[in-house]
Amino acid sequence: MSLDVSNLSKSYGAVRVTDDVSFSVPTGDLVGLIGPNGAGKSTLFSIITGFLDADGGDVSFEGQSLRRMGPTERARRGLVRTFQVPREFSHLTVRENLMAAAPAQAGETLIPLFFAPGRVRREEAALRDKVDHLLDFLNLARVADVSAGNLSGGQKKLVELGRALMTGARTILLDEPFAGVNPVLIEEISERVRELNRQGIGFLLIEHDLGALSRLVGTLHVMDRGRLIASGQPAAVLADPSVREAYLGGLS
Ligand SMILES: Nc1ncnc2c1ncn2[C@@H]1O[C@H](COP(=O)(O)OP(=O)(O)OP(=O)(O)O)[C@@H](O)[C@H]1O
Repeated sequence: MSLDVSNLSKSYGAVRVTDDVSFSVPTGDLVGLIGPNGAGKSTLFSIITGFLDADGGDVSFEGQSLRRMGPTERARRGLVRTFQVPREFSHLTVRENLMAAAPAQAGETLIPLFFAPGRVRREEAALRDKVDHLLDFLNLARVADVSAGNLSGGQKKLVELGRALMTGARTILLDEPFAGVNPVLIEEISERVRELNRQGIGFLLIEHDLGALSRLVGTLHVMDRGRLIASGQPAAVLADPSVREAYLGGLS
């Protein structure tokens, strides 16, 4: 089983930001997506998770095409993304942010509230347990009742990861989870990702910190100007002259 990206293309005007991109992320793998600024990585994430329509190509997840499905439907199937700039609800507390990310509960409609109050109470208790467990796991228990808007950049990234986990996702796309995060917290986020991966959750990560990413993933895909230019084990990919040229080209 896998996430399969097939021949995805997307243009803005005359500029092809995603140019016939194909690759697979086997379910339960840790995979990185790198490339210079503007290569098209975040655009690809948006297409994969249904925030943006491609001009051509297809995305399938665990054997099923996701064509015409929006982000909510894709999340329901177990595929979610986080954003480069975290999109937490800043006025809600950390705990409330996690609660709000849970799939719809029976108590959110009136009928079960009147006719199955026991079930509603049980669901709410299970949800609270899940949130408490995640707050501990992500080391956010100390700030559970702080407004998410007041957190540090690194803590916001952890809330984003927590919100993705609350959906029950099996494959999570992380957009620059280490950007603006101090080295100690980078190690902590990496360790949480490894632990989740041991539990069977797969990750595709966009990241500019190539050292931290290479220590985490088994496979790297490289994009440059919308195209996939290299794939393989991190050490081999980073030594590839075309990859080095893509990064240096951006500086010249
Ligand atoms: N809505 C849009 N309209 C026009 N051009 C866009 C739009 N969104 C993105 N682009 C362009 O598409 C290209 C790819 O952008 P994208 O954000 O996907 O790159 P990226 O690889 O994630 O870059 P970075 O590493 O800097 O975040 C860029 O040239 C960007 O300017």
